[in-house]
Amino acid sequence: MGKGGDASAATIRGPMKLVGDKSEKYTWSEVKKHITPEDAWVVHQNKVYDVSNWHEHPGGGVIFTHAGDDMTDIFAAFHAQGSQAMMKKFYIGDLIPESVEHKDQRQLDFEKGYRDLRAKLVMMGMFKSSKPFYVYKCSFNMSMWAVAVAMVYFSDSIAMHIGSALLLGLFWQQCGWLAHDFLHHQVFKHRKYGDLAGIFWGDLMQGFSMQWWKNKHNGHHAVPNLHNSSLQSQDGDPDIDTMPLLAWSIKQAQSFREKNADGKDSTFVKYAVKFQAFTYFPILLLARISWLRESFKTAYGLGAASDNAKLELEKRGLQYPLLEKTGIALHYTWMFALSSGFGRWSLPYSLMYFFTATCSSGLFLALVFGLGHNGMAVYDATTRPDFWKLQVTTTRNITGGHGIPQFFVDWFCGGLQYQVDHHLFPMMPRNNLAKCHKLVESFCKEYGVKYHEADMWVGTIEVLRHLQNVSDEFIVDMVKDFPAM
Ligand code: HEM
Repeated sequence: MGKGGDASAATIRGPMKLVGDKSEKYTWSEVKKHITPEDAWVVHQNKVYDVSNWHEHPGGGVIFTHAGDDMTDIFAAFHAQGSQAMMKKFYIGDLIPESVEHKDQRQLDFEKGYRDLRAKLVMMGMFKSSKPFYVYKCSFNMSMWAVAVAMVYFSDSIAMHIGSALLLGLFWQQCGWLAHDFLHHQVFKHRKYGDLAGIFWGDLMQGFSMQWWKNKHNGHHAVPNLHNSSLQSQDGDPDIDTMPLLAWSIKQAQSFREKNADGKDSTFVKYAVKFQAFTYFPILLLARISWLRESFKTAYGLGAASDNAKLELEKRGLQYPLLEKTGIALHYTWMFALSSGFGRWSLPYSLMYFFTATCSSGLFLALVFGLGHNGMAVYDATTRPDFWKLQVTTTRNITGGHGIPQFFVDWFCGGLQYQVDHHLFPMMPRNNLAKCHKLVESFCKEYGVKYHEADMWVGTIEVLRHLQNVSDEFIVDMVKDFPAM
C-alpha cells in the first residue's frame, strides 16, 4: 500500500498508487527511482517508506531532500524521540540489504561506529541544554539592543549614532545565533517553546521569518553543499544556490547556460563569475537586505525563496501565520522609530543609520556562514557520500589564531565555530559543542575522515582562493567552448 497506507490521505493527495503489500522487498536501485516530491521513497534502517506528496510533514519540504535515499541518520539528527511512531503509516516493505552494493564491510562498520557515538552522546546528557547559559545569552543580547537604542535616544553625536548602528548590526547577528539554537530545538524539548522563542528573536527582533529560515536552513543541513540532481528533485542545498552572483563549482557556474536559448553564458554571468573573488565581500554586505526581502515575502504570502519553499507554502501554508505577520510588522515599527532617531533625523541621515546597521549585520552573519562551508567539498546529489562524510567534508570549524583570540571567536560565531560538530548533531545545545568536538575529532581520525579547521583569516583566504579557482576553471572552459571569445 502506498502513500502512507492511509485511504483518507490518498483522497487528499491524489490517486493511490499500489506499490505492493508490507511483505514486499525492494532493491536499492528500485528505491533510487523515487526521487521527486510526487514520488518519494525513503529508507530508514533497511525499511522502505513511501512519503510521496506528504506535504503535511511537520518538518516541511525538507523531507524531499532524501527522496530515493537513506534517511536513517538525518532522521536521528532532526527528530524528537517518539516521532518514529508516525513512520508506521508510510511503511511499504523492506530493503534487500545485499542490493546496497556500494557499501562494503568497512563502510557498514563506520556507519555503526558513528551511530554508536551518537548513542553515547545521548547517554552522556549532551543533548540537554544549560538553561542558565541561555538566560545569560538572551539577557546579554537584549542589553546590546537597549544600549544601541539609548545611544540614539540620548545622544546627538554622529560617532555615537554610527557606533549604535554597528552595535545593532552585531545584535542582529547574535539574534541570528539565538534564533538558530531555539529553532533547532537545542534549548527546549517542547517544540512550541522553541518556535515561539524563534519568532521573538527571528521575526520581531531580527526581521527574519521563522518559516523562511527553517525551510532554508533545515534544507541546508540535510544536504550541505549539494547540487540538485534534477530540475524536478528537491535534493540540493539552498545555501549554495547563489548563481548568477557566485558559483561554488564549475558545474554551478555553467548551470545558467541552459536558461539561455543559445546555450551560452550571458554577459552578466561571465563577468560575475570572472570577478567573484572580488565581489564576494560587497555581496556579503547586501546579504541582510535579501534575507529581509525573502522573509517579508514569506510572512505576507507574496512569494517564496525557492521551488521547495514555494511548494511548502502552497501545500502547507505558514505554521504561525498571525505571529509571523505581527512579529515582522512590529520589527519594522521599532526599526523605523530607531532609524529615524525617534523622529529627529532627516531622511538621508536615517538611511545612513539603517544601511550601516543592515550592511554590517549582513557581513557579520554571512562571514560566519561562508567560513562554515564555502570552499569545502561540493557534491552532486546523485553521488553524495554517507551522512557523516557529507557533513564533515563540506564543513569547516573556526578557531582562534593570527591575533584573533578564541574567546572572541566563540562569542562572534555563536556556536558555529563548531560547525562540523553542529552539523552532525544539530539538536545539541551550543553549551555542549566544545566537549562533543573532542570526541568527533578523534572518531574522524580513527576512520581517516578529513576533519578541517582554520582560523578566521586562513578560512577567509581559503574561501577566496576557492572562488578564484572556480573563476579560472570557468574562464578556461569558456575559451575552450567558445574560442571566438
Ligand atoms: C517517514 C519519515 C518522516 C516522518 C514520519 C517524520 C515525522 C516528523 C514529525 C512527527 C515531526 C515533528 C516532531 C519533531 O520535531 O520531531 C518532524 C519534524 C521534522 N522533520 Fe520529519 N519526519 C520524517 C522524515 C524526515 C526527513 C527525511 C527529514 C529531513 C531530511 C525530516 C526533517 C524534519 C525536521 C527538520 C523537523 C523539525 C521541524 C521544526 O522544527 O519545525 N523529517 N518530522
